[in-house]
Order: sequence, then structure tokens, then C-alpha cells
Amino acid sequence: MLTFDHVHFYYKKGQSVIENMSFTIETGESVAIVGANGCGKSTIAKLMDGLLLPKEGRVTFKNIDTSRPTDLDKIHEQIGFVFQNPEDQFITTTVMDEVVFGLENIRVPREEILNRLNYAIQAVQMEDYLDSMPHQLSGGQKQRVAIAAIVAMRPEIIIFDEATSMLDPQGREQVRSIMNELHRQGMTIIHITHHMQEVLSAERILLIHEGRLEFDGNPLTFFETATVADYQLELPFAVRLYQMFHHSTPLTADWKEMVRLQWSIN
Ligand SMILES: Nc1ncnc2c1ncn2[C@@H]1O[C@H](COP(=O)(O)OP(=O)(O)OP(=O)(O)O)[C@@H](O)[C@H]1O
Repeated sequence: MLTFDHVHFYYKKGQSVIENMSFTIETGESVAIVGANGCGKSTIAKLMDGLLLPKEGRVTFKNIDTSRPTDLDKIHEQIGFVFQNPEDQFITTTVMDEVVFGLENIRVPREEILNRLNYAIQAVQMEDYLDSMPHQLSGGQKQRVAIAAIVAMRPEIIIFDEATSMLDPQGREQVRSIMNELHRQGMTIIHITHHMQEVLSAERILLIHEGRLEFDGNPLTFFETATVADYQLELPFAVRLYQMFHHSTPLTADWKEMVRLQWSIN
């Protein structure tokens, strides 16, 4: 359980970036954090992990306060990050070494390393690339290797920070389906994105606007109640398609049905 309790944050005094933010993410949830550029999404991710500390209020992970430096290692072990550019994370020369490296570092026994390698590589469907050089793979494949390296560490939460934004539609779809599968297996998934198409896979949306939490609920309610254009966000394809044919913006039962359908397929 990850909790923000009346969190305030600024980089420069007097220039508030996160304002009085409170929410709790339960174990096993799939949450999308959305909002326009610069609204504070990455700052929230860093606060979750204790990379940044609140100026006021508290961030706790399983009741451990991120401001207690002695417990930070425990938090880092259980919260994994996948970033926009996977190349920034690569440190070895083969896909296999990339997944094994972190495990050796924390002295996981040999047999357990093999189990975790198999599991993680299968989860991202990169079994045929174990000996490949990460830098020579496609964008989507690179991102899948980065995810495998995180999955192998068995974190409780994975935060995907704009992890699909540099990928082509096929790569994006592959990563999205891996996220869904990991979530089905019980992992907590936090997906920071401004691709509204992708938020349909999440169970819950947190909309951030100028450092404040403006909406917290499921995608259906979100598209019903939030005026997406006010937040410089695009409508998902299903919604735009519906509007194109019906020349209307208000929500109707059909419109909701399309979102519901797409949501349930995901
Ligand atoms: N290290 C920093 N020092 C000073 N200001 C910063 C720093 N990092 C971010 N900011 C500012 O804090 C605000 C929130 O930034 P943040 O990166 O959290 O937003 P974001 O929603 O993730 O943006 P994007 O979608 O563009 O990645 C922005 O105004 C940004 O310029």
C-alpha cells in the first residue's frame, strides 16, 4: 500500500509543484497517472520512491515513511522503474546479462537466478534474444528487455514513467499487453502517460493538473465527468471515432459502451 498524505513539494521555494496531494494505491491495483506536460507526474513518481522527499506531508510505502533514510533500500527493492529511454538503463552486453546483472548484485543464489531469468524473459517474450546485444534491438524489444530486468527483481510495484512514449504503435501495444499480464499476475502497475488510449487498460485514473489531484476514479467515470480537452489531453480513438460519426460531444450510452468494450478487451 502506497500513500500520499497531504503532500506538498517544490524544487524552488515559492514555486509549488505538488499541492496538498492525498491518495492511496492498494497492492495489485493498476493505476494510470495522466496530465499535461509539466503538471508534476514524474515528480510524483520520484516522491513515491523516496528519490524526492515531501516538503510537507508524508509518503509511505507499507507504512514505511520515505523520509526515513535507513529504510530507503527496502523501498527501492520493492518499487521498480521503467523509463522512457531503455538505453539509459543498459549496462551489459547481452540480453541475458542485462536481466541477471541486478540479481547477482543482490546475491540471489544461482538456481534462483535461472528461475527468475526464465520467468522474466518469458513474461516479455524475448526467449529468442538471450544472446543478442540490447543496443541492436528495436525500440520495443529494448523496452521489453528493460522490463524483464525489473520483473526479475520481483518488485511489488512497477512504475512505467512515459515508458511507451518513444515506441511505435506495435511496440507500444506489446508493452501495454505486458503491463496487463503483470497486473493479472498480481503486480501493482503505475503507468504515467499522456497517451489517453493507454489509460483504458488501467482500473483507475489519477488526473494531475498544475500539481493538484483533479480526478481519482475509473476510466468510464473519467470520460463521463472530466472535460479532457481542458487538460490538454487527447480523447481515446474509440471516443473520437464515435464523435466523428455522431457530430456530438456530450456522452451517450453508445459512447460509454464503446469505451466499456475497449476497456474490457484490455
Ligand atoms: N530538477 C528540477 N528542478 C527544478 N524544476 C523542476 C525539476 N524537475 C522538474 N521541474 C519542474 O517541475 C514541474 C513538474 O515537472 P515534472 O517533470 O514532474 O512534470 P511531468 O508532468 O512529468 O512533465 P512531462 O509530462 O513533461 O514529463 C515542471 O514545471 C518542471 O519544469
